[in-house]
Amino acid sequence: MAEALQQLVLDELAKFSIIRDTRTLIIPGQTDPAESHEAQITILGALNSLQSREMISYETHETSSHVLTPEGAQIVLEGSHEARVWGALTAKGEGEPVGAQDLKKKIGEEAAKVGQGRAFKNGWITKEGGGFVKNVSAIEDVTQLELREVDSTGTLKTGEKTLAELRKRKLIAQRKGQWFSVLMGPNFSTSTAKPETDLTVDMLTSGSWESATFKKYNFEADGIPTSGGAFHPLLKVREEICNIFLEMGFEEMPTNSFVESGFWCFDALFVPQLHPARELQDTFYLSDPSTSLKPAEDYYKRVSAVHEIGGYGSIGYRTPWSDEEAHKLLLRTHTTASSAAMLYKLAEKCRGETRDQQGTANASETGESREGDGFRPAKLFSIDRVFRNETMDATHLAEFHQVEGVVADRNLTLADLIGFMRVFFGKMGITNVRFKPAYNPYTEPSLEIFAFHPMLQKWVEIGNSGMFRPEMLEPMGLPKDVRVHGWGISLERPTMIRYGINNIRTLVGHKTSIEGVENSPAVMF
Ligand SMILES: N[C@@H](Cc1ccccc1)C(=O)O
Repeated sequence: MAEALQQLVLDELAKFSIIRDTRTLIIPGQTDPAESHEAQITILGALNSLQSREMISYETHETSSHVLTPEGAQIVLEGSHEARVWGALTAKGEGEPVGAQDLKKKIGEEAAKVGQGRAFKNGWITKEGGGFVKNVSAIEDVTQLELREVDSTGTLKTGEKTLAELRKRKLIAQRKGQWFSVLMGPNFSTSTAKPETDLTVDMLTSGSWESATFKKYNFEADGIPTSGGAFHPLLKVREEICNIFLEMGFEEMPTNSFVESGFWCFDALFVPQLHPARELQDTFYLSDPSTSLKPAEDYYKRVSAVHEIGGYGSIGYRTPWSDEEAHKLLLRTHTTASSAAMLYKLAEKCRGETRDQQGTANASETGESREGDGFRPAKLFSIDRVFRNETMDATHLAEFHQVEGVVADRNLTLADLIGFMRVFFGKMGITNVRFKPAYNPYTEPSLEIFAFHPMLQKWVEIGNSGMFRPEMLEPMGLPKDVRVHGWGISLERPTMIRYGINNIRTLVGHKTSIEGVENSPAVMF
């Protein structure tokens, strides 16, 4: 239907002339909206479709006309009520006057009632005896004439005032209508074949693109709504953990340097220089630049001494110290490297460096603990990236995020550490935790943290913790009675458990189609 209509419009336009834009094809609209609503929609649909292809352009024009009501139509046939009253009477002095009852019988009750008043008003009839007689010999039935005009032309030459009156008398009704003026558009053609939307390989190979018509790009179109951005699961869990730390009164440490020296990543932590973690297959070393700037001389000396010969109650490792090992640049293998730098900063006041300048004793040398030594308790945390030279599989990547908490205060005990971790993991929704003695070169005692995994139905290791050794803290200049404990977990692991992700590569957008690894359990360590 729409197609046929489109063809009709195009053919009609084509008949006009080759002069574009100046000829207007007039398509009459419908006058009875109730009857022709569907037709109206079809016409508009056909015109809009052609217009969108720029084959035509069109304008809609509103019209208003009048039609007769059933009463009006009756008047056109039989005359107005007042004319019929006049016609039913005898001329003055020429016969019996007609009484009101007889008049009703002759022309009907309604016409007699309405017509009488108007006939009197017009001066057409008068009273005589007990009835009515004609007052004039001839009349002009204006109402009937007007209605005839409306019937044939839809309007009246006399204008709106009379039309309004007839409308008020409910003899005519207004009808709104439409018509369309149609012009040829720049893409005018008599073919209604749908334009192509895409240039295809087939069209190029067959050569059909040459004769094809293409749909124009609509740069005004809104386009497909894009779905809103979403937070990455790692970011969400990161924020959750961050909030837990903050509500427990922790402060975030700056951990923005991925590149560290062997000194800060290992030596400062009392990790022996021959420890396997420092080997090439476990740690990424930098080749250019390959060596770091030297740390503060005094501190560096104290650290090398505690390794080589001991001190602070320790016998040390008793192996030769290598400057080269300490100065190697590497990608940090844990954020504990940053924690160490923060603790060193925390010890700044206690080191009495300012007092040193005034020739006073260095607190770290005396090792004495005293209030007023400048030490301030601290609760620090970080969540940042670390790098390990791992063989990558479903649960291991060469880089991941480490969550680390560090608490420094006087006289802390292992019970404090355990208590802290219970609260911390509890806030993460992990309430069923166990601790197992472990070994870290920089903590003593050390504890591995296990949680019961409800899905896997077994205990899984979720983190590592411990109380930092005096060999690490005291060379920094922290007072003897200051204890520092810390714990570390990965960010990826709780995220994988929370989101039911089996393969760590799913989290970081790697291809995960390696056979067998998709269904392996989410075990990180
Ligand atoms: N650095 C440890 C975590 C840890 C932090 C602080 C104290 C003890 C352990 C790890 O990489 O697993």
